[in-house]
Amino acid sequence: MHSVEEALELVAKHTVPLPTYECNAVEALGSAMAHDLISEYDSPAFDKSMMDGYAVIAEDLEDGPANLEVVDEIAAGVTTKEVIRPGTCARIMTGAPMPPGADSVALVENTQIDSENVHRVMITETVTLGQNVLKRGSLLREGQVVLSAGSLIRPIEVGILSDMAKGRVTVHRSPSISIISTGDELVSAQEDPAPGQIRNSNGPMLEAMAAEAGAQVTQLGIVKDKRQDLADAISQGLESDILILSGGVSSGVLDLVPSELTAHGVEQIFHKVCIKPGKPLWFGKRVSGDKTTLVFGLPGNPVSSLVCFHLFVRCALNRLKGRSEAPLYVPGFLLTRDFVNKGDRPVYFPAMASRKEGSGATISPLNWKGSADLATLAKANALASFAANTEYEAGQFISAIMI
Ligand SMILES: Nc1nc2c(c(=O)[nH]1)N[C@H]1C(S)=C(S)[C@@H](COP(=O)(O)OP(=O)(O)OC[C@H]3O[C@@H](n4cnc5c(N)ncnc54)[C@H](O)[C@@H]3O)O[C@H]1N2
Ligand code: MOO
Repeated sequence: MHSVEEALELVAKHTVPLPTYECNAVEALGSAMAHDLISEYDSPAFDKSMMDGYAVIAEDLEDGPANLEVVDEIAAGVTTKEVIRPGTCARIMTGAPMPPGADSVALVENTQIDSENVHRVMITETVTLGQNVLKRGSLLREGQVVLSAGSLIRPIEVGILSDMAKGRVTVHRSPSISIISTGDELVSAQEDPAPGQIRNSNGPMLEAMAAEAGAQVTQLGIVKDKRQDLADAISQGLESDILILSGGVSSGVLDLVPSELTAHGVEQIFHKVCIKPGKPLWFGKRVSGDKTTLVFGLPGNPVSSLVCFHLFVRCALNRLKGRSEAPLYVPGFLLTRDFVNKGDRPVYFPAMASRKEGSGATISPLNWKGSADLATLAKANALASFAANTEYEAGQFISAIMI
């Protein structure tokens, strides 16, 4: 049985980034940069006033307030050739290019127009050299890497791409995911279950997780534990980049999923991972012509499905999107109570992480009742990571995965 780290490595090894295309930056939200973005110019491209006021020569104000001649008025978006010489200044607006000769900006609040001559102004503050001026290239230099390949496109990056790349960007196509929920006991969320039946919570939950991760989702619904029904659904699901099935992957007689996948040409990469919850996880790959489909058979228990999605499906999604690896574990949570993991599998235990003023991040394992207990997860924002056969004491530091 593979460790979590080995299984993650195998998922990564078998996942190749999807083809790229160019689109508008806003459309690319949630995708990853396919290439570095190199600055084509200095930013700002000119020495720029950061305040409304007067562009001055700082030396003119060295000895305190001075009365200067106003020789120009410069608004944002225009340039001027009027040179500022000793004893003169220019009225300037925030964002406007500095006129030649001037080196600093005095705030308009600290000035007074001469009542007898509107072309003169009294500057009542002393100004230090360069005050309120953003120098050309002080934010970015031409040729500098602004955004690296693999980085996530958030609204911040959309702003930068609009400034530096005409709002266009090349990204990897977003992955498509099909979802099948297997099990004779399942009825849809809208139906009333008969005795022994349960509502399909995994299907919609996995659909929501996939959508949240930016995938194009096809919901293939509930499939009974019958070979033909499963075969039909699998054929359809294999058209996507990722096919997720939930249920039917452990060792029961009706656990048809692994054999039916193999019959469809899906090569098994691994079956079973040393993890709790999620041990029966199945992972494989089908290559047909130039189309590759990654297939995850997630364990039917809802929390097992959720944990496996967070760890393994997310890893595949990130790689398909060309995203550079985001660290999975967040270290440094102070455990608030003793915890014993008597089992022989590392456990990812639902927990509440918090940060109180004055203290660091703490983590409290919840009163979780096992793989079928999804309700307790509603109170969780993290999966606390505990090694197999290990006793932990309150006050120890542990890692967690944020969910
Ligand atoms: N002899 C063994 N039995 C089991 C093993 C094992 O190693 N040997 N592993 C156990 C573990 S761990 C898990 S997890 C489960 C997972 O089994 P399956 O993936 O085969 O899932 P099912 O048996 O189909 O279902 C398990 C459980 O989850 C409920 N379920 C299934 N689908 C859904 C859904 N779409 N929505 C909500 N709930 C669902 C199902 O009714 C069962 O209660 O196997 C153990 N057994
Ligand atoms: O791995 Mo199962 O998910 O322990 O319940």
